[in-house]
Amino acid sequence: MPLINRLAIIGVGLIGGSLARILREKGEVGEVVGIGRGKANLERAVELGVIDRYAHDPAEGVSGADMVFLATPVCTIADIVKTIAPSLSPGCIITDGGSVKGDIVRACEPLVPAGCHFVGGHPIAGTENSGVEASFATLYQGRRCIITPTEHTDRGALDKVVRMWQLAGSNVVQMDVEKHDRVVAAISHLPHMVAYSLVNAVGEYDGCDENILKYSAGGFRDFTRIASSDPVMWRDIALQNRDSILEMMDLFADYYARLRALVACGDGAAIERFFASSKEHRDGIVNQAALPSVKEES
Ligand SMILES: NC(=O)c1ccc[n+]([C@@H]2O[C@H](COP(=O)([O-])OP(=O)(O)OC[C@H]3O[C@@H](n4cnc5c(N)ncnc54)[C@H](O)[C@@H]3O)[C@@H](O)[C@H]2O)c1
Ligand SMILES: O=C(O)C(=O)C[C@]1(C(=O)O)C=C[C@@H](O)C=C1
Repeated sequence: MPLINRLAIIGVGLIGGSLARILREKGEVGEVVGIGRGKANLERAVELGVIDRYAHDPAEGVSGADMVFLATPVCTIADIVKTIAPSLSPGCIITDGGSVKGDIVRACEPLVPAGCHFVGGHPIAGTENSGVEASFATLYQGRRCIITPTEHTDRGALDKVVRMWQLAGSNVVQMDVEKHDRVVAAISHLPHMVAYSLVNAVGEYDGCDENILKYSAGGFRDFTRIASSDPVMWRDIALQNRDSILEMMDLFADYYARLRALVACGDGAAIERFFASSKEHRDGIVNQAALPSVKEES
């Protein structure tokens, strides 16, 4: 018997489409209903075999679903939960893949009717590409997924959401929403803020009488891949995780100013120490041991 009988996915893009693909491939879902606004993307999702059918009306689409997965930009999620709440079937679990958790979990938990359950989640996996065409079944393989239960979370619903992500290949970690938002501000949101700024700074630099981006090689391309990510998704993340992002941008500005001062005064030994310490941290992530399959953190 599959884990999920009818899965409704609201927002059939990279994240929603990839989850549907892997659960279907594993035979862990009976039927997948896609819900979204754009007809072309949803028709393409049917053609690709990612969903069985689709609806434009979220209330109609979630009818009869035992699991609803929200994978739209973070600022839309609470409003969608408010819209679908009256149409949820008894026992339905609503979960999401949004990149920020505090606002979403605080807003959505009270919106869900008695007998239904909300569980916040965030797969730490993605690419700079969007839409169902960009989705693929192995996206979550070996990657972390953070689940953010609260004191109100139903244990059975939590177990089912954890199981769903394990079946998708993820290493599931549990964390409170505040810690989640600070962790991702550091390891995901700050790098995006830096990459977007770097590309604008270099792309708009006019000191060489030509657009110098055409000379970009491995270093610039590797560093800035994520600046090709969807501006709407990242606008919403910047708005919703404002405080934690500002804290990390300020921390980064301190380190950047420190390096600038070392370069300005030509202190070679100190510059080398700065780079050596960074190399040590970075080599540590690249060489890190295989992730444990299930880990609980609070
Ligand atoms: N892209 C990543 O790397 C990544 C990783 C982890 C989590 N996330 C989170 O997952 C969510 C989805 O991101 P994605 O990369 O799959 O985006 P995407 O653009 O590939 O897919 C989102 C889909 O939602 C649809 N949509 C937007 N607003 C809608 C609304 N109000 N109602 C119904 N459908 C709507 C879009 O048309 C699109 O089809 C976001 O919350 C994002 O923060 C993204
Ligand atoms: O690899 C990428 O392109 C990503 O941006 C994925 C990434 C990340 O920063 O690592 C981006 C946003 C998410 O919420 C989770 C993962």
